Amino acid sequence: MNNTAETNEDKFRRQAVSVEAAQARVMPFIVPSGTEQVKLAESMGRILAEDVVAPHPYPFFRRSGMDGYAVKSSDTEYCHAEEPVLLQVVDNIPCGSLPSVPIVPGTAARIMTGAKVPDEADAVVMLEMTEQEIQDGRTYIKLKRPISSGLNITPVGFEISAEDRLLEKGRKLSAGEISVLATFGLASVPVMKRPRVAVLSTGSELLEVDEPLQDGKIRNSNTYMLASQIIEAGGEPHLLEAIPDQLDKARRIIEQALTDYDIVITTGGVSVGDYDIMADLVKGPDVEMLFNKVTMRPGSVTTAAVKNGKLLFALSGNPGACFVGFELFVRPLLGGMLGREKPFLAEICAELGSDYMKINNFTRFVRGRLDLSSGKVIAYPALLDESSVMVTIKDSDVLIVIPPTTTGVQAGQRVKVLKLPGGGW
Ligand SMILES: Nc1nc2c(c(=O)[nH]1)N[C@H]1C(S)=C(S)[C@@H](COP(=O)(O)OP(=O)(O)OC[C@H]3O[C@@H](n4cnc5c(N)ncnc54)[C@H](O)[C@@H]3O)O[C@H]1N2
Ligand code: MOO
Ligand SMILES: [Mg+2]
Repeated sequence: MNNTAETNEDKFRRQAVSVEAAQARVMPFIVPSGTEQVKLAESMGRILAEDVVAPHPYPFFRRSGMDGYAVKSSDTEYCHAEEPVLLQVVDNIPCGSLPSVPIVPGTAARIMTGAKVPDEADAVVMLEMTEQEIQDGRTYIKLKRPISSGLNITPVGFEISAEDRLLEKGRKLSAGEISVLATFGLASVPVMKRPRVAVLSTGSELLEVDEPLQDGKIRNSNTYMLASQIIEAGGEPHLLEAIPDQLDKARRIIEQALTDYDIVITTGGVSVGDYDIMADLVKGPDVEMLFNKVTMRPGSVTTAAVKNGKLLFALSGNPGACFVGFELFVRPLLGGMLGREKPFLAEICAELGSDYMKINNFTRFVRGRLDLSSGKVIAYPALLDESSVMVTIKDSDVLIVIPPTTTGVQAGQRVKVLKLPGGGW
């Protein structure tokens, strides 16, 4: 125990700042995380470090959209069921091969989907619309309907022209982006380095996840929850050993972590209790405290400090508050370091699905579930949303923002919701 009357006084006398003000105090400490090359197959979820410009149009050649025959549409202009046109098949073009015989009037080339259409042809007729005939050892196709120019041909550059910007710096790579990179030959991709984030827990009640349960103790879930949030946000989590509750030892461990890692997150020990050392720890001689109370719930005790330009986030031990603290403060910092254009949780407007009658003079970030099935955007608050409740975090895809209220908010009212990236829609 390290508390004195004086430090306790300090702990109690905290100056609360708004979420926006707290975020604004964090964001100036964004340092770009640097870049590296990774193999395309390993680029999923990474953040692109440079704009990617198309080195060539796509498709690169006029491409057949069907298995059929490449023809000159002018040859079919006057044909009909009673007077079909016969075209001699002079070439066979499988996918990946090039046309080898020019198409002159009265001829056609058998062609497969994805193959290059001969320059002289301007349409492809599907196999099903043709009848084959052999005359004097020559193969012909019979067409009974005029074919319009351009039919079943994808023109050069239909999707992308040369020099088009394909992907912008700061974009998160997922299936669609990776398909683009593969198409344009980027076997190795420039991505932002993942900021290295240390996670340290506090609290003598914590057991490792593989330890048998003991009365009065709980397993450390926050560390693993935070590690998952860090990965999702583009960082690289490093789970360090728990911090003891002796201030001097704790200070040394955290200072070392701030030297070794880009960001340090602690969980627990940040309130006013006897063993809550974080409040004192963020007030060292060379540590600048950015805030130690935020007008929000959960997570009012969320604290941040900076040492040598590196951020220490002391998040609450209560799982709900720890989760929200990460989403509101750590995620945007990580996003900024990764060059993301919009590092904050995306904001949308919704209708509140059920009454939320808790009163509060702080803004609440209530975990909830979005329902789009009625054609409207409806947000349902979780039934259990206390700061200490862990189990409903998994069921939530949004944080519903409930402004300070003395009456509660009724179902049907418009609310702002913040979309959680892990959410299921
Ligand atoms: N007298 C007051 N007491 C409390 C206040 C207050 O203003 N005055 N604030 C309450 C609020 S609000 C919160 S939130 C919590 C914050 O607590 P701490 O951040 O100091 O966290 P701890 O005391 O260490 O633990 C709180 C709670 O969380 C559990 N915990 C801690 N670490 C983990 C972990 N890694 N995994 C899972 N669960 C964890 C811990 O066992 C406690 O149950 O303080 C209120 N008290
Ligand atoms: O910090 Mo506590 O989570 O406000 O409920
Ligand atoms: Mg505490």
